[in-house]
Amino acid sequence: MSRLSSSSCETLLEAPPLTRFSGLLGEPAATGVLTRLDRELAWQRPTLRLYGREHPIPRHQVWMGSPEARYRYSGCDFCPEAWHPAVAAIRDAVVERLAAAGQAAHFNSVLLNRYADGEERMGWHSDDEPELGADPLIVAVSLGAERPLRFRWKQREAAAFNAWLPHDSLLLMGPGVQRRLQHALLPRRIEGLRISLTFRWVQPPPADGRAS
Ligand SMILES: O=C(O)CCC(=O)C(=O)O
Ligand SMILES: [Fe+2]
Repeated sequence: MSRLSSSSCETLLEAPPLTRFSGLLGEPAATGVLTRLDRELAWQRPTLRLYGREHPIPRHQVWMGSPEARYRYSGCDFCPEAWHPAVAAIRDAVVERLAAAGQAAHFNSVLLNRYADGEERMGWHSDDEPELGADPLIVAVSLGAERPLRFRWKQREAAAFNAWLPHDSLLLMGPGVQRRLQHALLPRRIEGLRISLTFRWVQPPPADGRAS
């Protein structure tokens, strides 16, 4: 896979580790895959029940992964779709890029989020579901419009901050990030489509079928 000379790696936090890498796929691959994912995936807008009312989520999403990677998210049970070849290629590029930086990683699932414009968003949360295990390593790949992922400390030990995520970048959220911080993609007056892919390792349910 070709690498642009613009590829780089920046430490946003030392502890817990938060690192941004740019130039993951290079061009024209990154723009091509953005268009392909937009066109080819079965984007869904599930409804969440909050305080007795139904609300469609303010974005579209697809949950994808290996069949054993069943996952509960915001109270819904997701059966993942099979790996799309373009998504599997991004996953492999992420693993390769992290390995080159000395970070071993493996992923059996990904949540893809599609934000049509700056109005579409994701609220404050941590990716700390029990299926992800203690202190997971999660990687967010960004394609399309550059938007900030906002972080805040749960114990308010330091100021909230933005991690700007340019097209074709990835953000490594290492062990402790989900335990100590929350993140959100807040609405901003920023034009254009953005697709993010958050790669995770979901612990397969116990073999005797006693899934929670
Ligand atoms: O769109 C993003 O960059 C964030 C997505 C996210 O936080 C998630 O999928 O859990
Ligand atoms: Fe998240």
